[in-house]
Amino acid sequence: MLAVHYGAGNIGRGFIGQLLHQAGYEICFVDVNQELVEEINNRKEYTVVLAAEEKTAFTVTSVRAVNGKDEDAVAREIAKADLVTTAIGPNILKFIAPVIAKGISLRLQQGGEPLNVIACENMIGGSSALRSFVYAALSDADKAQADKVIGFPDAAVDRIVPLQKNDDKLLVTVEPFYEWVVNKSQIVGAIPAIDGVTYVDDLKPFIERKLFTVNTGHATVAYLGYLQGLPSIDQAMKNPDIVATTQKVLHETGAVLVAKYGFDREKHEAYINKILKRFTNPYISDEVTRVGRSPVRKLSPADRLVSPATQAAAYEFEPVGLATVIAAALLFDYQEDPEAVEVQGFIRDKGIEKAIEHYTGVAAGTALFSGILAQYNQLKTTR
Ligand SMILES: NC(=O)C1=CN([C@@H]2O[C@H](COP(=O)(O)OP(=O)(O)OC[C@H]3O[C@@H](n4cnc5c(N)ncnc54)[C@H](O)[C@@H]3O)[C@@H](O)[C@H]2O)C=CC1
Ligand SMILES: O=P(O)(O)OC[C@H]1O[C@](O)(CO)[C@@H](O)[C@@H]1O
Repeated sequence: MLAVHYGAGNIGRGFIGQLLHQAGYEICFVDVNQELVEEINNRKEYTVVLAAEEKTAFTVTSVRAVNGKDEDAVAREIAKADLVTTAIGPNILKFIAPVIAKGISLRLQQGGEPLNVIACENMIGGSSALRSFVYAALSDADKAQADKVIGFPDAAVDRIVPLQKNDDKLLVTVEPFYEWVVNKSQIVGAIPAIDGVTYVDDLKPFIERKLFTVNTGHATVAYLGYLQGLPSIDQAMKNPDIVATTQKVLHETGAVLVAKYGFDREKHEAYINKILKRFTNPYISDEVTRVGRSPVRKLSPADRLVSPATQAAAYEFEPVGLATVIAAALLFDYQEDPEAVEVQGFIRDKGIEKAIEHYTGVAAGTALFSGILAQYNQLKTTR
């Protein structure tokens, strides 16, 4: 069995690659980092180490790689693959879609065996978004055929894999915990047998629970930690005020999730506590600037901060904690993050009120807007 995986980075090698290998797949990574591509092709295997006291190591074998710029080579791999996955970042999906479309066209010409394409990104509806980009590049005839044989099942993926510099360029250290949930109803053909993947009929509760707990909580620690000048998530988790605000935020998102999906309150509380514990893992040093990266994306209406905050209004409570994190994200002025630079430039030129409307979509005059503005002005004075 052949899996083509887009993005041979930390999560690609350290999570998706490991599980696909254990399920018996040969993996062809697609990446634009030529050094990485060559290293994978030279060694054909790499090591995954668990960030825990025992430092358990796994060897992932039968791997090779192609450069994403070699579109014909990628298309040929996709044409014969049994599964395609991605972990490259939500903003990159539109750029890889034309090549995936090329691979699908070739596959259809060669008989059109069923294929599933799973975007393993931190976003709601990642595979569906990828599908719409791919379809924009397919002919009408190919679209009609693809409807029958190409599936784009949405997924939720959870494993913390920080930025890292190892002497061994392929080695990747990952937290022991992982969760990979895939929407079964969107799969075409046989369900891929991958140990560690949970198939569900309705992904929405799982992706919202994950995004609005792990990622909302992580972003909270990152943005508040950044404002305090703390370098990493584990350092920030030593600050009682940051922990208290993160707990408050996760109780707000938890109230939305419990009311919306009927999750058991006590089990959800245990889920929150488990996640907070993951953030304190002493064997992982995760930079606040990585976790807070891309604030334009993270402040957008459907993402981890604004979506639960606007949903809270439907349940008639004021999300003061979430307003604080949104404000902190608007103060994230890390110069090496192009999106942070953009937000700060916008605030400088047009003012914070316009920025709140522009980036979060929260309308002026609403309680949430006033809450964000008040928190912004308050946090700004503490800087
Ligand atoms: N790091 C994590 O803990 C988690 C990450 N994810 C998802 O995975 C994504 C990637 O995260 P990481 O692996 O940490 O990032 P990374 O930066 O380590 O890996 C991304 C890889 O994609 C490659 N890439 C970029 N543009 C490309 C293109 N056009 N074609 C082919 N390859 C391309 C890069 O060269 C890099 O090797 C995230 O944006 C997120 O959506 C999901 C869950 C956990
Ligand atoms: O990858 P993103 O969406 O920029 O956000 C970083 C988040 O992703 C993760 O890497 C994994 O879920 C978390 O560590 C963090 O919350």
